[in-house]
Amino acid sequence: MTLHAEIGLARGGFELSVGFDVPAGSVLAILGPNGSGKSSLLGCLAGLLAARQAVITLDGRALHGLPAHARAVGLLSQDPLLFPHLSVLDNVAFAPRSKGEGRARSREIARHWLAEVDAAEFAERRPGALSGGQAQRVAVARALAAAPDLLLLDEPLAALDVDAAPAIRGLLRRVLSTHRIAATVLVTHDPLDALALADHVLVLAGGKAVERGPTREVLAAPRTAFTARIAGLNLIAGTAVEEGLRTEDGALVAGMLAPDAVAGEPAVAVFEPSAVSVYPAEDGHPGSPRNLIPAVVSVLEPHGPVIRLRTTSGLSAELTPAAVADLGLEPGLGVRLAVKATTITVHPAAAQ
Ligand SMILES: Nc1ncnc2c1ncn2[C@@H]1O[C@H](COP(=O)(O)OP(=O)(O)OP(=O)(O)O)[C@@H](O)[C@H]1O
Repeated sequence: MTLHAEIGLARGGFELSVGFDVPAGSVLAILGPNGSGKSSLLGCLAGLLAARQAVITLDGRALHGLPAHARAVGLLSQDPLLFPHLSVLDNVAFAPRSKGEGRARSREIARHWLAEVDAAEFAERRPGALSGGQAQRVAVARALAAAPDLLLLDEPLAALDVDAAPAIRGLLRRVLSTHRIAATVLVTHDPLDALALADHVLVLAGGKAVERGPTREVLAAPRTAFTARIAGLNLIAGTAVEEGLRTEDGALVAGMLAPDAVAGEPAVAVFEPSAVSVYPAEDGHPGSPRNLIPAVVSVLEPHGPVIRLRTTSGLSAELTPAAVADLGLEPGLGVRLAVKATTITVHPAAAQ
C-alpha cells in the first residue's frame, strides 16, 4: 500500500507543511531537531491530531476523513503500552480481535507473531514480568498482528538501554524487510536507526522538509547542519568554487567538488572528524597541502576508543587519548585544524 501524504497543521504559532510518498513495503525515516514537527506529523497520519488541511491516501483510499480506529494504522512508540492485566498472548491477540477475528484465530495469529519476534516463551506472562526490551518485542508483535496498512514507529528504541536497543533495531530490520507489506514511517533522533531501517529519509526543520532522499546519500552528504550533526560529520557552508568552497567570510576551503556541485551556487564542504588533525595554534605549517582552520576547543568526550574534540565553531576532530595529553588540549584552548583537500567533498546545499 503506497502512502501519499500532504499535511498542513497549525499548533499555536507553529506551522507544519509537508508532503511525501512512501511506496508499499518501504520505510521513510523522519529526522529533525526537537520541535521540528515530527510528532505532529505522526499524529496527523494516525488521526490523533486534526490537520488544517490533509490529503492522506493509501493506494488511493482516503484516510484523512476517517477517525483513528478506522485507519488500519499500527503505532509503535517508545512506551510498549501493554495492558497490564492481560497475558502477553492476549495483549497480542487483542489486535486481530479488535479487527473482528474470532478468539481462537486471534490467538493463533498472536502465537505466530510472538514467534516472529522471538518472544514465544513469554506468552503466558503478564507484562509486569518482562524487561523493557522484552516488552518492546511484544509491542512489535502486537503492532504487526493487526496487519496494518500503515505502520508508524515513534522513536521505538528511545526508551531502551544500550544493550537492548541493538537487538530491537535488528528485530525491526528483520520483520520490516521480510514482511514488506505496509508503508512504514519512522520518527527517530538516531541516524543508526535511519541507516538500519529506512530506505529514505526526510529531514524536518521548523515544520518544513529541508532535506530528503535515499538514507545513505542524505547521511553521507548532509546539506543542513542538523543532519551533519546527527550523522557525526563536519560541514562548512558557503559557495562552491573551482578549488572547493568559499565561506561567507571569504576563506577558501580546498576540497573536491561533487559531480552535482556547481561553482557559484550555495554549497557545503563535508568531511569526517577522523580526517581532521589537530595542531597547536602557533605551530609551523604542518606540511603537505592542507586546509588550516583556526578553532577553539569546546568539549572533549570519549567516542569509542578515541576522543571526539568539538570546537566552538561546531567542527569535530577525533584523536587518541595520548594525542590529547601530548597537545595539552582542554576547553578554551586555541588550536588549528588541518584537513587534507582530498578528504573534503563539496556538495550542493539544500534549498532552505
Ligand atoms: N499541545 C500543543 N499545543 C500547542 N503547540 C504545540 C503542542 N505540541 C507541540 N506544539 C508546537 O508544535 C511544534 C512541533 O512539535 P512536535 O512535538 O511535533 O515536534 P517534534 O519534532 O516531535 O519534537 P521532539 O523531537 O521534541 O519530540 C512545537 O515546536 C510546538 O511549538
